[in-house]
Amino acid sequence: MLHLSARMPERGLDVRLHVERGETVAILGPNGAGKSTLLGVLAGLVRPETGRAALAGRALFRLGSESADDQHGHASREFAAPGGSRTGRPQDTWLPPHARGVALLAQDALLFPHLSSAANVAFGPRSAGATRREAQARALHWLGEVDATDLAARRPARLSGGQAQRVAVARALAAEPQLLLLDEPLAALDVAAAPVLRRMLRRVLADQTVLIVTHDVLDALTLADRVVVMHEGRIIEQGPTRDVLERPRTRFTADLAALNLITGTNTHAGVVMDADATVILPCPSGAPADMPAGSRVGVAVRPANVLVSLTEPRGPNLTVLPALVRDLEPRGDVVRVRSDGLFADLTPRVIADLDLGPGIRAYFSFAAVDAVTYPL
Ligand SMILES: Nc1ncnc2c1ncn2[C@@H]1O[C@H](COP(=O)(O)OP(=O)(O)OP(=O)(O)O)[C@@H](O)[C@H]1O
Repeated sequence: MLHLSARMPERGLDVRLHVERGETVAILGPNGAGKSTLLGVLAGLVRPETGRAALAGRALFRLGSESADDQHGHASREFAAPGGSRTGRPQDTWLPPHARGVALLAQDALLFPHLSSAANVAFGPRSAGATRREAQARALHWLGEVDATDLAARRPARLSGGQAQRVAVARALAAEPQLLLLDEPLAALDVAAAPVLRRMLRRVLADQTVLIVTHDVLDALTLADRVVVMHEGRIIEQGPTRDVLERPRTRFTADLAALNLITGTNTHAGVVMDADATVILPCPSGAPADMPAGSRVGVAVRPANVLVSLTEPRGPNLTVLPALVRDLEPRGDVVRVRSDGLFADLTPRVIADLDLGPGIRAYFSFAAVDAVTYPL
């Protein structure tokens, strides 16, 4: 459905991405990773130096004599230039934003202030040649889909943030884009409005092809079939949402999924930890076929399964890592205790009993049964 390869050295961007029809892909990554730039490239707002993109078999752009694909040695048939010519600039193609079949919805709804909600939503169909009556019917249909029928006559100034965002979603979908791009659509909303809008998005995005940039793991879990993690302009992790978030490969994804991640090398004796080769974690089932001795593995442990004590705990199949407590952060019913190594979620009662605070030397431990070990 969507094939993209793009390189933009001045922003450090170098990505290749493929999205299936009807798929929702969440793009995660730290600030400055290139997520918005990627959406801008697809929307036609940011021009990469080289690369190619095709949506439903139609070229969105073809720039430069070498695509990023070629450089990676993965020239794809979708991108093949007619006659295999690679002589470059004269053959560049760059469709303007309005001709791409791509709709971009930003964090701020950016509705036309002088138009009612219905007229905002009808704008796309009108521009595409629909009659006034058809456009009006389509606007009312999409306002209904986003539970905003009662807002049809209102102007944007009289809409709350959540209502405006709903109208903006209807406006984007009314244009019947082949690809919908959402750039942190829930980030500007207050905590009460976000869950309602998230449920609505889950419903209306089900049949659409969507890329959604988010910082919220909940958005990824509720909305996305697949997750792509970007770092410094490149895709460093991708896969089905649950796989990526339950078996993180990088510190960034582990933090996002609120999991402890220990990386190491599998041996017949257990997992030798990268950070401290004297620590060998018991491997629950020896060296299974997908994790032969010598292979790189990740070990994920939920913070709720990490114990903290002031004396060294002992036991078979227990991994014990001494560390200085760095900080304590209340999170609902628990307190997250961070160290330079593991972090743990403890109850306030346990914190008080241990008299834990920053700078205290403690033992962070977990049982082998609570660790998930997987190939990296
Ligand atoms: N308009 C711009 N002009 C020049 N450089 C830019 C522009 N916008 C972003 N950049 C640079 O491009 C790189 C990628 O930024 P981008 O905004 O795409 O990242 P992001 O992952 O969307 O970050 P955030 O999560 O903070 O929105 C950064 O180095 C950034 O400084």
